[in-house]
Amino acid sequence: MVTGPTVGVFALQGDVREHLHALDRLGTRALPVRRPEELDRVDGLIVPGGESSTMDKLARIFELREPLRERIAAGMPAFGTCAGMIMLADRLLDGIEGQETLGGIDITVRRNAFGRQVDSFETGLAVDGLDAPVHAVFIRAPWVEEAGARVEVLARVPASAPEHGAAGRIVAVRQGPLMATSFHPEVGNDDRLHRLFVDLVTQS
Ligand SMILES: NC(=O)CC[C@H](N)C(=O)O
Repeated sequence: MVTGPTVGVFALQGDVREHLHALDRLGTRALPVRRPEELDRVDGLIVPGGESSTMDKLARIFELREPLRERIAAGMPAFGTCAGMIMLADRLLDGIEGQETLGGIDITVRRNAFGRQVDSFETGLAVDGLDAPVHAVFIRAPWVEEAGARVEVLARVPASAPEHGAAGRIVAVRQGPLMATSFHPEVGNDDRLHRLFVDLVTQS
């Protein structure tokens, strides 16, 4: 029997299915969100990896952008991964012309920050609150260039990562009921970050 909160996944673009599967493995009721009526039915929302500029455009076209901004501002828990991190950031560097975020987390993110030579890589990553490192998959990922005082830094790129110049960059954050990672915890079978988020939703 499924009990507890309903967690939505922003489903206009991105790797929606992977997040739905992770929620399913945790026994959490999940709902793809494409319309404002669906947003009304969820207690928390995951914004997946994908392409943030497309998400921004589609959210406007489907009239989901303002309802999303309002729910986040009203304290709905949200978890953004990669493009989703960009969507939840208050400030964006290297967006396409006219691109806007939903905001919520007091961070400045740089889109496609890791450069073009090696635009994807994987590394072991220690994350605050988790007992053992996660296997973090980065795909044309953003990093957090600046974080405000209210933001808890959960992870930074280790010096051993294959990306030159990225060591020390912030790649996972939390601010109250909002979480974001530069990488894709929905890829693979390690559901610990999803568990953290579902716990946040349950507590809020
Ligand atoms: N894997 C991803 O989500 C990539 C994010 C993408 N580069 C963007 O700008 O939204």
